[in-house]
Amino acid sequence: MATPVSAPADSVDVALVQVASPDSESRDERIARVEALLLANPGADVYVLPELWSAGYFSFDAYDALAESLDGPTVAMGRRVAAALDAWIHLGSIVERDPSGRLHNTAVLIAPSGLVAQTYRKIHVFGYQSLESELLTPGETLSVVSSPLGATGSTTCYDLRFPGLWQELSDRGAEAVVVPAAWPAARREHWRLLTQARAVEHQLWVVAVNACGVQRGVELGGSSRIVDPSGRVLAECGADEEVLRCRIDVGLTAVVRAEFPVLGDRLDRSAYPGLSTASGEETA
Ligand SMILES: NC(=O)CCC(=O)C(=O)O
Repeated sequence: MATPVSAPADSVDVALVQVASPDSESRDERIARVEALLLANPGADVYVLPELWSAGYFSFDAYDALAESLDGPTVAMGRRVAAALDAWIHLGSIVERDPSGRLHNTAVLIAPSGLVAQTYRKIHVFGYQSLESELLTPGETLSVVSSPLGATGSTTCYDLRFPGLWQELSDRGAEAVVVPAAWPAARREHWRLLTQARAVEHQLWVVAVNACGVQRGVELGGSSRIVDPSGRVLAECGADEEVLRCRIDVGLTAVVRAEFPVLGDRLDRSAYPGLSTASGEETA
């Protein structure tokens, strides 16, 4: 009889919940559909959803009407499901209306108790063929919290292009970064390149979940993925809706960093402005 192979103690079952936000579906219909989808896929430790999936990222004309507080219908669903599945739910992000009335693109991580463990307001709001930067107020703070993924940071979509933000998360001890996204198919290769680059640069897990399908004529890229701390892609979704499960060994971050200690060679930030220019002269 074969000896059963048990998963390592720090092995975590992650579910990439890649969903579409078709224009024909209302926000409330979508929340109900995604709730049923999550409940039909029990057993993972952590579930991750895309950016603004309930409102639909490209439904700019509906942001104001669909904006919600952290007590709103999307987060309420996430809290119910987290408790029902006894799992962590990274809810992707919502259009959040803050108490002063401003709107934000806010990522929300919910613990199995149903309590909100982390929020992150997207710092780099997107303005290329997008009204997000006109409609939403950028966030100003980062956070790293403890979750089954280890010390966990959250960034959202376009933030992938800004290594300084990732550097800050890495400096704060992040071992895994979750990236909900609504990244168009037109730039799918950038998505692939940047998710791997950020993992390699900071030797951490990247759990990146994109939207799929078509929204307001824009085709989303799917290809949600998990990249390990040495840049290997462990799992990647296709172009359509799917729940993809992948077991990851969160202890690998420490192993990779110990074996190839790049992060220890990083110079203090103050060292860089003083470096001489190519001509050997200091800039004014
Ligand atoms: N939702 C986004 O932030 C889209 C970002 C994107 O498409 C890109 O950086 O390219």
